[in-house]
Amino acid sequence: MTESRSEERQAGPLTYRGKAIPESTTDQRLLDRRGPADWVHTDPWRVLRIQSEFVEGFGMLSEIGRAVCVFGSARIKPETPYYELGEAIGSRISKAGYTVITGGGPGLMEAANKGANEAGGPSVGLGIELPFEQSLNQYIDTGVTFRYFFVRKTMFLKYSQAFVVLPGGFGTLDELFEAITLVQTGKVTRFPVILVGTRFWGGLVDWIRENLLAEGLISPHDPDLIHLTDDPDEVIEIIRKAHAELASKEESAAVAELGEAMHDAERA
Ligand SMILES: C/C(=C\CNc1ncnc2c1ncn2[C@@H]1O[C@H](COP(=O)(O)O)[C@@H](O)[C@H]1O)CO
Repeated sequence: MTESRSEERQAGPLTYRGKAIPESTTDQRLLDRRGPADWVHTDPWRVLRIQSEFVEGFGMLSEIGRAVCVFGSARIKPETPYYELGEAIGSRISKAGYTVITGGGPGLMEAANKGANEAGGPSVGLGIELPFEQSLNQYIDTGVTFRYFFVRKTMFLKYSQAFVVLPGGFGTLDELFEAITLVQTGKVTRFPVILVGTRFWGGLVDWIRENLLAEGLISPHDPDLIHLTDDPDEVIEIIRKAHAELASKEESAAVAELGEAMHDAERA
């Protein structure tokens, strides 16, 4: 990143200003093994800070109810077609009864939070400490700023039931592929991954089929894990359908379990 050093930095619950702003971020100090030795020697203690970040996140998010994460570029400006699409998506998700969760930053994260906020629904931002000025966008009503990317990623996954991915760069691709990998490996079972923007994402989806699938690097049904649309209403349809199917599977499993328990009781 080439952004200049800022006048303010948020790190978890802390705000640093002016000369108090540390030279590096918490993530950098954890991950940079070539850093000064004193940081390396504090790693065992760092575990406690990581633990506290999980505790803070779990505490804050455990009551948000059904939620959908919206990911997308931090760089897209208001009053552009993708920003307006982000607002429409945030609004529809909110009207469908889901909390909107984003990365809390500018661009398409802000657009989705704005749509949710203006629709009167809960609008959550999970921000991240970055090496340049960054505050949660103004359309968030519940927000937390994390020090560690991996803790924040756990929160996105643990507290949402669908991922909606708008156009974006490396950050968005990272979030998209992490989600798909977790769905593919059965680590998360409950949610659809929906790409919004056929012109933007179409090439990637074709590439996945023509290369990953053709070379046998993914299973034949894996491309179906990704939905692709331009239509905010279809986004909601996909989410509703996936959740209805899941509810019916869970209901069948519960009925089967009850049947087995009754059978066992009769035999006893
Ligand atoms: C680059 C700028 C701001 C960066 N601010 C961010 N704030 C919160 N979350 C972010 C930020 N940048 C990336 N993310 C995460 O990655 C996704 C967007 O990354 P992309 O590379 O822009 O696609 C997003 O979903 C966030 O979770 C400009 O001011």
